[in-house]
Amino acid sequence: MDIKHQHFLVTAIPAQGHINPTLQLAKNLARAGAQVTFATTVYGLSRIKNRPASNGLSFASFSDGYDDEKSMKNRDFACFLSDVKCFGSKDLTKLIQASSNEGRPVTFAIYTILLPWVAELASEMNVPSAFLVIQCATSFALYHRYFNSHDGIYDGVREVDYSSISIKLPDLSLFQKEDLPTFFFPNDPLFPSVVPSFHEHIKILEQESTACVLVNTFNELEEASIKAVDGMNLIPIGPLIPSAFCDGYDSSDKSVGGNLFDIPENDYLQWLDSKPESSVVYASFGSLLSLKKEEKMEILHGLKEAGRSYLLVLRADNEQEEEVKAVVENISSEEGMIVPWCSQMEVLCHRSIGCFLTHCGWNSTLESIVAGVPIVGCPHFSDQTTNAKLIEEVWGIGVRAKANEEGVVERAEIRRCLDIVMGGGEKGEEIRRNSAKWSCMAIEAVKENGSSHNNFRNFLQNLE
Ligand SMILES: O=c1ccn([C@@H]2O[C@H](COP(=O)(O)OP(=O)(O)O[C@H]3O[C@H](CO)[C@@H](O)[C@H](O)[C@H]3O)[C@@H](O)[C@H]2O)c(=O)[nH]1
Repeated sequence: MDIKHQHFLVTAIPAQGHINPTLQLAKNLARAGAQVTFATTVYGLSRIKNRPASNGLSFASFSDGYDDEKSMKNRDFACFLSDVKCFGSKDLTKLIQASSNEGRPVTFAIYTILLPWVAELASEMNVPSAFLVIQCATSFALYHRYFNSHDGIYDGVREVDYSSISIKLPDLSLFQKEDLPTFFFPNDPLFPSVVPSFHEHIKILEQESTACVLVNTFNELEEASIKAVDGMNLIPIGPLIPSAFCDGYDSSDKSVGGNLFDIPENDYLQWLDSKPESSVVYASFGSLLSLKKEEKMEILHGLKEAGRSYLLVLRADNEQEEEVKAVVENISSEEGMIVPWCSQMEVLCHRSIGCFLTHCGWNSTLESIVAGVPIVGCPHFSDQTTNAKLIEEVWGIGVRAKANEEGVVERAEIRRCLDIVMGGGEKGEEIRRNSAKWSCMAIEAVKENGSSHNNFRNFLQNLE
């Protein structure tokens, strides 16, 4: 079918780390000439202030039962997932029917993690679908092994001894307990809600003869893990990042356009302009994590003691404690700058940035790889632990900070890691060389004839 007649329905839950890669894929599909409807929850869509205006791209929403600020907050996550399925499936069914009635039928559905029911709904309506993995291929390969119906760890019924779990993937060193996604373990508060949903994903994909799984990664970065998932067609099509920072197709495309947070007026980019090359630490911990007071204090003191300039994101949705406020108020503009949110890709690509102190969310990791910025990783939950291992051991683009028994990375450790990554020692030089190498490879992958570019083109050509 001619691409002009393809109509993609692309869906994500309203979390920044889900919206960003999914919406960027929607933009890339529209750029290729397809019609695309990007859909998230009613409340999620209402929060997006800077929607991109691409030809062929339109927006729609589905209810999650609340449709206001209570949408994600004040609701148990398991409840949210079940509500979004119950209300969302009715709305998406109506949307698909209405599109048919209007003469622009949905021809393909793309859904991300935590929305496995979209695949079932699409199949019932004879619409083919693909799962978009918005975490790394290694994480997906680990989930695939965890749920493996023959010799996996979890089947929802069997008793499991979680104390000694480790997973070996071909050509990669052993993933010990501390390297596996935290959701694998019942002590993670999201285990009861997230694990059944991920399990559902794998079961649905395994039922299909050649399940189509798009992954926000590139082949050169994760070849072994991509090959490790048998029985599924894993198609790496990333990095899914605004065009201006990778393929260069559209130099004005500097933002995904799906911000759930307000970007402040104060000009942090101008502040960065005043700093020498590779001298500033950018510190940010994604869109979900609520740092404890102790963690914030250690980060603030660690950054100060490291003696380097820093730009730190402390989100406005996390109320700052008096003790934290007192430290923040005393930071001189020479020393550092605190913002509630920023345009992260623009920051990472600024010539003054020399290191990213991050929680290792997959988007942040991939964005840092594209920008060639070395990483100090402070993983907290979900796939962040797996990403931190890959950053340090496999790609050699950073170090993983060690947390104390309370799970807090202390100031001395932050300083030690920043000194390694930004200092003049051999290890730092090697990390910076590797970061530059992986940045070139990431950009090559999405350019004309690069591996991800070709995969994306073939995926479109193979659609009926
Ligand atoms: O000031 C900021 C801070 C963040 N971002 C963006 O927000 C996104 C954050 O995504 P990510 O780094 O993946 O972190 P989370 O928001 O924490 O993402 C959740 O979802 C990801 C995808 O499933 C997982 O990899 C993470 O572990 C999980 O915490 C990135 O695109 C950033 O560029 C900004 O634009 N400005």
